[in-house]
Amino acid sequence: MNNKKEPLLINRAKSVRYAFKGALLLLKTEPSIKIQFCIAVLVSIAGFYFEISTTEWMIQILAIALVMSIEGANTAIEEIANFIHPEYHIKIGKIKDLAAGAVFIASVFAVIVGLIIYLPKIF
Ligand SMILES: Nc1ncnc2c1ncn2[C@@H]1O[C@H](COP(=O)(O)OP(=O)(O)OP(=O)(O)O)[C@@H](O)[C@H]1O
Repeated sequence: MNNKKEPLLINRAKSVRYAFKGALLLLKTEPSIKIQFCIAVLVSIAGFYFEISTTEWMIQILAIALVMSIEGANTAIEEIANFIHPEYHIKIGKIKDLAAGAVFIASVFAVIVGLIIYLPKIF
């Protein structure tokens, strides 16, 4: 909870700690994030192997961050949906589909980025 009496720096440091805890929780408990993390490691190994440029590294890191952060938001939306309405409801289905759609869009474009970087280096 936001404590207004706390000094700003302490308050911000606590927020970073909670956010770090959330990121660790995602990595420890979410199968999708675990898979994405493994893909990120493999693609990073490929980056070193093919000696991709600084610009390619930046775009690759951005693509990885985009997919994993949207997956985190998707997980949070699923948690809220399950908490507020654990039973079947057409609206909950739509909310979850929309959140999953956001991950799908980011993933498709991340794959395109990967193809643009690596296809010319492989063939
Ligand atoms: N309570 C519900 N009411 C209606 N439809 C639901 C409900 N729960 C899930 N669904 C449908 O099932 C799909 C999968 O939902 P679920 O909560 O299992 O997510 P998931 O895809 O398994 O999660 P993850 O992305 O973490 O693998 C949703 O996109 C939605 O279409």
